[in-house]
Amino acid sequence: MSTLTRPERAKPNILITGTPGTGKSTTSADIAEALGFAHLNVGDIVKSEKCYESRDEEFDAYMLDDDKLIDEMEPMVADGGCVVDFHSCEMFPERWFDLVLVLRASTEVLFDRLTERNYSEKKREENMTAEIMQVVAEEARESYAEEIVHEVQSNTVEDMEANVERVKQWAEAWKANNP
Ligand SMILES: Nc1ncnc2c1ncn2[C@@H]1O[C@H](COP(=O)(O)OP(=O)(O)O)[C@@H](O)[C@H]1O
Repeated sequence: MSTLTRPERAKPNILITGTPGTGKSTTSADIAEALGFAHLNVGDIVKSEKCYESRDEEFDAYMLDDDKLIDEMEPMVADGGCVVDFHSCEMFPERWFDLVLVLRASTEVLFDRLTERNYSEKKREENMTAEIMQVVAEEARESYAEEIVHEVQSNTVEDMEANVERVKQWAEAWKANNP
């Protein structure tokens, strides 16, 4: 049990995390629209605000400058009302989030989505292995209080609709408990 006291905010912040291709951007956009929240795509912020130290060409990935990223994002999340979407979650301050949703996808589904995305075979294999090994789910469980971390399937459109509905209901309950 965590003893963390989260700051009082008028609205909650929600983190949507998972392996690339599990549906974070699509699900986050739907949740943000349903709740009238801001969708913060962290990958976009990393690029636009240059929150990286270098770029790994081999893996087509950025080596993050965590401190710069946190400084950039702090004012954005301060008042709540944000759906933050990123494939990693351990670098964010724990106090930022009231709910952490970890999206999961089956190997077959992820293979098709990453192939569709024209990922190199190497990058596709790396991400599929990470999903099978539950890397992001583990990271979320190690970084946040267990009662706020929820792992959900994101294989089908029905899954996605159910996940959006679930977060909507959670946000209503949050509001009722934080008048
Ligand atoms: N639950 C789902 N059911 C069906 N298709 C999905 C689902 N989630 C995502 N997709 C599709 O899979 C692809 C990758 O989704 P995206 O949201 O970009 O993933 P991520 O942001 O995690 O990389 C997109 O084409 C999206 O439309």
